[in-house]
Order: sequence, then structure tokens, then C-alpha cells
Amino acid sequence: MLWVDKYRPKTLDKVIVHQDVAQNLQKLVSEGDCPHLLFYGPSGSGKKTLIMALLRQIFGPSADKVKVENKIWKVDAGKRTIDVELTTLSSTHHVELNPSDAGFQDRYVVQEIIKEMAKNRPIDTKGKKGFKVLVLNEVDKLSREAQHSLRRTMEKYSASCRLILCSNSSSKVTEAVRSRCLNVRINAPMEEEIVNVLEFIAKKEGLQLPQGFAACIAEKSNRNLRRAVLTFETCRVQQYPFTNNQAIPPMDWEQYVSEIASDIMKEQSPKRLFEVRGKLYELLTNCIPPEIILKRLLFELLKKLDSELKHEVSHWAAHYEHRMRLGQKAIFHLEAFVAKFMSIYKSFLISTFG
Ligand SMILES: Nc1ncnc2c1ncn2[C@@H]1O[C@H](COP(=O)(O)OP(=O)(O)OP(=O)(O)O)[C@@H](O)[C@H]1O
Repeated sequence: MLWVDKYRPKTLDKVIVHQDVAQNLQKLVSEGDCPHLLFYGPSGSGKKTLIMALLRQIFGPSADKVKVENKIWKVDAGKRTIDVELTTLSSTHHVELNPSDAGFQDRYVVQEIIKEMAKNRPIDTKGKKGFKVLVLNEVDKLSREAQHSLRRTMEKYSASCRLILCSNSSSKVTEAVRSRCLNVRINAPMEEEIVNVLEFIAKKEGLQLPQGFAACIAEKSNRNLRRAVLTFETCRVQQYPFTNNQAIPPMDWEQYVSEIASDIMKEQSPKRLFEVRGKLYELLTNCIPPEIILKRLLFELLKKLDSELKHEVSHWAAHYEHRMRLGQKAIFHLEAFVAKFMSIYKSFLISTFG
């Protein structure tokens, strides 16, 4: 098991970072009734960990016993019936799903599937009417229609079900949904907090971790806890005993994006565009989210660019990121950005050097 999973705190009293949030959540549960919740914060900040620990606090260890199901739902979409394939993770008390996986059919997922799940009211351990928890991931990626439907579901079934929403940014969640939830902001952990987590893992694994090296991993992680723990494990495999000046390897995919950026800078032609497309496709098939690829690619390209082009290139990256959100096939928009970049860069080279 990877350290990120092995050392993920299981209960609210065991968390190393966000102890204040964990305490507030504990109070909320002890008061008996939990409102709908919206957890938001950057990737790797610990949202999911807190949600899982909260479920355990509410329902006890049985919340950990989850089964993964891949189901095809037949939903009524106006005049026709469509098939929506979704993966759910469920225990006896909760169901977790990612409705935005259904792409532009996401509103049917909310209108039909989530509504159906929310309706069924379980009884709790004391034989009273209990409530079911639905954990919805990546709500910020839901279309506006889906978010409107979600709002209705939240209102209508609030007696039988609680929604726990998880998202990276709260600004992409509509005001109507936000205002019906208790908003829980999960900040990116501070570097010292990351060092504490690394020291905790080192102690458990019986490793000697030099202070300077832990601080270096924390700094390189960009305040992303998952990344810090993954890097720490990679370093352990590469070299032990650790030294203060040990090299910290970049993530494989970041290396790959950097190579793509170099390819684009070296040649701007349909042939090169075709090659780059293949590489981008490979990243997507390895589950690197397209927005992250675009952001990283922009970062790498900006490093190599003259300052007069930076503004224009950033503008087009934002343009294609927006289109990617509206569309379905991310590869089209990534490729379109690369083609646009090649055209801008080539014109710049011709006008400068003739
Ligand atoms: N409070 C905590 N104390 C100690 N370690 C933590 C804590 N929260 C998270 N971690 C560690 O950080 C890793 C990443 O956390 P988590 O998956 O909760 O992040 P996330 O915010 O949900 O990320 P994403 O938005 O990318 O899914 C966990 O696997 C766990 O090892």
C-alpha cells in the first residue's frame, strides 16, 4: 500500500493537519444533526481525508466497508431513454459518486439517480429514522443545469439525506448550492505542517529523516500534502539513508510535459503537432487531468518565452481551458492550444529573424 493511503488518518482525532476543522466537525456530529456540507480547497489539501473521517465519526467503522460498483443507469431524458454509466462507492450508510463523469449528461445524473438515492430513508442504529449521506466529488465541474437540479434535490430531500460536496474551488459552485451548505474551507497545509506529517511517517517507518531534507520536500511540494508524501516515498526507494542535499525527482508526468514543451519550441509544423498530440493523449490515458496538463504546459512554455509573447499565450491558454470545460473531448482543446501556440510563436520568429 502506498504511504498516502497507509498513513491517511482514519478518524477526526488522529489528523495531523487541520486539527481545528476536525474539532469543529466533531462538535457538529455530537450535536446530532449535520447540515449539508461543502468542502472546498486546493488539490492534496486533505478534503477527502476529512470527509472519510467525518463519515466514520457519524456511522462508526462500518462506514469504511465500501464496495465499488460500476452500474449502467437507464434514465429518462425527455423523449428518449439514455444509458449513463457511473462508478459508485458505497457502504450501508453512504454512497459516493462523481456526477461530472457523465459529462454533458450530468444533469440527468442529478435529476434521476441522485434523486432516487436521496429518497430512500434508512433507519439508524437506534431504530429511528436516520439519514443517508451522498458524497459528491468535483461538484465544481458540474454544469449549471446540474447544479440547479442539485439545489432542488437538497431542498426536497433534506429530511432523508445529507449531501457532502467536495470541490477544488468554491467560486465554480453556484451561489444557490453554496448557500444551502455549511462551507468548510480546507486550506493548503503550511510547509511546517507538511514537515510534521513527513516526520510522523518517518517515525512509523523507522527512518532517519534529516530536518533540511524534510523541509526541502515540503517546499517542492507546492503545499500539496499528497505530493509531498508521494515524493517522500519515491526518495526512500531511490536512496536511503537520506542526506540533506539529496536530489528530489520531479514527477514523471511533469518531466513528460516539459519534454512536450521543448518539442513545441523546437519545431512548429503539422508533423510535430501530430507527434505532440500522441504525447498529450498518453498523459490523458494515464489519468492526468486535462486542466492540469494545460496549466503545466503553459508554465513550461512561459519559462522559455520572450516576455512580449507571455501575455498573448496566457490569454489563449485561458481561452482553451474555458472551451475544454464546455466541451467533451479534452484532447481537441489541448491540441488546439498547441496549434495556436505554434502559430503565434512561428509568426513571432518570422517577424523577428525574417
Ligand atoms: N489531516 C491530515 N493529516 C495527515 N495527513 C493527511 C491529512 N489530510 C490528508 N493527509 C494526507 O494527504 C493525502 C492527500 O489528502 P486528500 O486525498 O484528502 O486530499 P484532497 O484535498 O481530497 O485532494 P484532491 O482534491 O486532489 O482529491 C492523504 O492521502 C493523506 O495521506
